[in-house]
Amino acid sequence: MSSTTQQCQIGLIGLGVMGKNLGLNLADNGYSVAAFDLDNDKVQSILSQDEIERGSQPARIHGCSSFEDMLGKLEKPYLIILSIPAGKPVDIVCGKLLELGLSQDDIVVDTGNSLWTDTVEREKQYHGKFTFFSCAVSGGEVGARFGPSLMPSGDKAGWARLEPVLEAISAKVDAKTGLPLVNNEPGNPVKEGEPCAAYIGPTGAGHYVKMVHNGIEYADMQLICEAYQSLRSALGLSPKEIAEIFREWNKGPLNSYLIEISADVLAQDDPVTGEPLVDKILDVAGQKGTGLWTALGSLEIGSPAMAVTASVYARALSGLKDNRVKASAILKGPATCKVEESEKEAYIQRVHDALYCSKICAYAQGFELMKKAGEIQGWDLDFAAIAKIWRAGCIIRAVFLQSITDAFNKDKELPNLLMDDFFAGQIEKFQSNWREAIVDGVRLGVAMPCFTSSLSYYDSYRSETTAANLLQGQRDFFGSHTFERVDEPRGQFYHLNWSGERDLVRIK
Ligand SMILES: NC(=O)C1=CN([C@@H]2O[C@H](COP(=O)(O)OP(=O)(O)OC[C@H]3O[C@@H](n4cnc5c(N)ncnc54)[C@H](OP(=O)(O)O)[C@@H]3O)[C@@H](O)[C@H]2O)C=CC1
Ligand SMILES: O=C(CO)[C@H](O)[C@H](O)COP(=O)(O)O
Repeated sequence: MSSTTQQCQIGLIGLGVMGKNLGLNLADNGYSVAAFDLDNDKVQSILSQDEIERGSQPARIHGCSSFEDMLGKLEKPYLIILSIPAGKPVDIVCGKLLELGLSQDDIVVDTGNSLWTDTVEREKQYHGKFTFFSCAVSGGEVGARFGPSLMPSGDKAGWARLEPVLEAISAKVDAKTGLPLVNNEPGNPVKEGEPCAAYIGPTGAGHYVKMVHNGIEYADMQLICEAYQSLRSALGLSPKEIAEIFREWNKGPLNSYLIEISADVLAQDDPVTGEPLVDKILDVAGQKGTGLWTALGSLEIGSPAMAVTASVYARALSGLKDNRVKASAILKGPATCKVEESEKEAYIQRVHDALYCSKICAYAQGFELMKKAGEIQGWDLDFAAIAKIWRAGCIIRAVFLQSITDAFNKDKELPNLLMDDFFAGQIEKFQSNWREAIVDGVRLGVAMPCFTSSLSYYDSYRSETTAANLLQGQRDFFGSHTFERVDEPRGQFYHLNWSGERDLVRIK
């Protein structure tokens, strides 16, 4: 911006891990940015980075000392992107901007991991004052810098204005192969290919989809951890040996960013002791809320996302470190906890197949959850488009997402990924190893909450009849809760007079 003539096109508030990188990404794509953070060191940090990266070009990012200063540096109508912690900070910043005179034509885009219901409320609250738009982002630091996956939703006119910006900064995939087009070189963003940014739907839809993305991310990470644990405990393999196995797996259907980084983490030595870093990292998992929200949301609407729930519980159990340490000295497992060397290759293959089948179930649950939520909320979610924008840029990016895209392209109304020919065939092919891997884990005393819950989900989902008939009988017995009959139309309820004549009464 030459200080007298040109104003910046985009205001950016919050210059932490994501904001700083989004700012540099915007700059690489030709947008001038007015950047503000409460912490002036972060403003200086993005300015210094811009100086290093832009070479002899004029400044692309302009530091701001206050909200007022930022608005003064922006062209009207304002386009302001928030990259700040979810919750109160978003309300505080929106309130402040409103005080400073935002008007109906201005857009504020929340790119944080906000709770989707908060987004819906905010849109209502600011309606008629300014456009509150949301654009959920996935991809972590590197994604934000060189191309994240973006899940925008909200006002259509807002989308029309934002579309070129969001498509420009998003990750890209090769239209023919569905593979990511990557160039992590500052100043040289990928321009060709299909953008990983698609309008998701009305307000709240984008944050809902991002929430489920993170729920799937939790499940995928937990499944990889269970594979690691199983290989480590039963075969006594070192982290580096497991890293090599994961690198091999990354050449096949499990190819994904999460497998790739898991191999890198396992191969890393601790700079302090020289021992494997993973053995020096405390086994207590953190969480910021999106996995829990997905689990709670799935329970609320009755869409079983057991892999997500199991992953959230696994993180909670990891937090019981002190108790686990005490229990480990008291509670005994099976006498045998290792497999024979001669079994090694077969065991590794079984764990691979278990990971693959469980992963299919976790994604099937996530997509089914979005389908049900979409129906309840009246969002017309396009699942092929959602799978498409997850093929690159985001944390769960994987070759596998192309098969999901294909499945929903074939059948827009597919009730569950398990019902797609390709995925049904894959599970049929690998299920015997999946079952064996779980039997191994149970026999050897290796905890596999996500593997086992995924298999139970599969076995329940494929059952024409479950034991819920007995359950309904139990409910009717103790609480006169009534039941429907298999030989009568749905919606007709009956009660058996359990404590009397045991006669059947039809309930009106
Ligand atoms: N990290 C990740 O991998 C991903 C994060 N997200 C989401 O993106 C958002 C940003 O995350 P991330 O960059 O990791 O978080 P950081 O904590 O690294 O950065 C947030 C920044 O916002 C600043 N900030 C907070 N409140 C205000 C305010 N009122 N006005 C101006 N600046 C403010 C913070 O300043 P200070 O530190 O001084 O408080 C901090 O510099 C979050 O909602 C997060 O959930 C989404 C996808 C991936
Ligand atoms: O959104 C993200 C990735 O997609 C963030 O990295 C998020 O913080 C991950 O969740 P958690 O911190 O709970 O593991």
